[in-house]
Amino acid sequence: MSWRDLDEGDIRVRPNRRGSRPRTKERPAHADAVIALVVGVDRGRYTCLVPADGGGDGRERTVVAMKARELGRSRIVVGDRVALVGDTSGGPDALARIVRVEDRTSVLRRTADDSDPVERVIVANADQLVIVTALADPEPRPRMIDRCLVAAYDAGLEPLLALTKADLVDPQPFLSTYAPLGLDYVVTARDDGDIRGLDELRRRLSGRISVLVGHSGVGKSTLVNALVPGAARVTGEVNDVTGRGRHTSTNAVALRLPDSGWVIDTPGVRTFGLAHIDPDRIVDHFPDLAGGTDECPRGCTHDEPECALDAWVAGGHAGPAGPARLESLRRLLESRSAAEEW
Ligand SMILES: Nc1nc2c(ncn2[C@@H]2O[C@H](COP(=O)(O)OP(=O)(O)OP(=O)(O)O)[C@@H](O)[C@H]2O)c(=O)[nH]1
Ligand SMILES: [Zn+2]
Repeated sequence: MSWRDLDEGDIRVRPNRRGSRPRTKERPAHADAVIALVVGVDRGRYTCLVPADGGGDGRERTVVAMKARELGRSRIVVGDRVALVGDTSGGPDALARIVRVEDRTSVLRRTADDSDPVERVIVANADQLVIVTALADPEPRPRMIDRCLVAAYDAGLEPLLALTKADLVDPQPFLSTYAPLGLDYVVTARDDGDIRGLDELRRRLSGRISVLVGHSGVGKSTLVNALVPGAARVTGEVNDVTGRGRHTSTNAVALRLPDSGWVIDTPGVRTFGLAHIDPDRIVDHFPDLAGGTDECPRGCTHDEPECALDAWVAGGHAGPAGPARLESLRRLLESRSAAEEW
């Protein structure tokens, strides 16, 4: 695996219509900078990976860096591609400086909360959001899944449902409630110490940058440990046995998959920032319905009596699946205001 896996050209990302920040024409003068991927952030120290072909001596290396003062308060997050200067050798005491953050292809935000009233970017440049949900023990939380879907649609990430613990219950009833959305999904199950479905999941993650989200107990750490040997994510089971405290880091971390691609684990993310989302951006993900909004009143929330979508669906314009699709759309729109957390 090389830098090519991180190259924008390789990343299958749906363009974010709202776009990232404007591209600057002139680049600052750091011609000697090496380009790196931010894989971890901890109290102002950024762990960066300089790929073998990313500049320097041709060796892949991990470099710790801090933000150059000229970058001011701009936030740098896991998944960002950054330009490094200074000591980029990656030696034990080496500290490089980040002098530039490359344009982002996507941003995922977590919501504001009491301790921090600002919605913040938590991951940059991912192209897939893997929503890990147990089919049982704990029960699926449809509201939270809906919120994750909205966040993914808004950020330009493709959603993938990873449904765990299919050894405990038949996945079909759950899947049928999501059928109108036509989502991609993978089902996994414990099977004699192995995890069934893991190869299928590996295929879905291959070559991509995937953010994994899920609430406590769904089996996310179990999956990450199986996917990334040596990741040593603390699982519920280990905790029970050792009595040791649960994994306390609340920071996102990027873990490299053995063949190609990355998974970004987000232990501290409890919910996503959806307050800023324009309903029309969600409707855009329902091409069969989007045409029906032409007759809507200005600023229609698509969840009000005057909404033209009811007539559109009743008139058969969205086909036989129309009513179920509209119901799913409205459920997603409604989930934006639900104050539910993992
Ligand atoms: N039956 C069954 N149990 C599973 C499966 N996957 C994980 N588990 C169990 O579910 C429990 C929670 O798994 P974890 O991997 O720790 O879950 P997590 O999502 O990382 O949760 P936190 O560690 O709390 O963040 C553990 O006891 C696992 O052994 C599965 O496919 N089937
Ligand atoms: Zn409407």
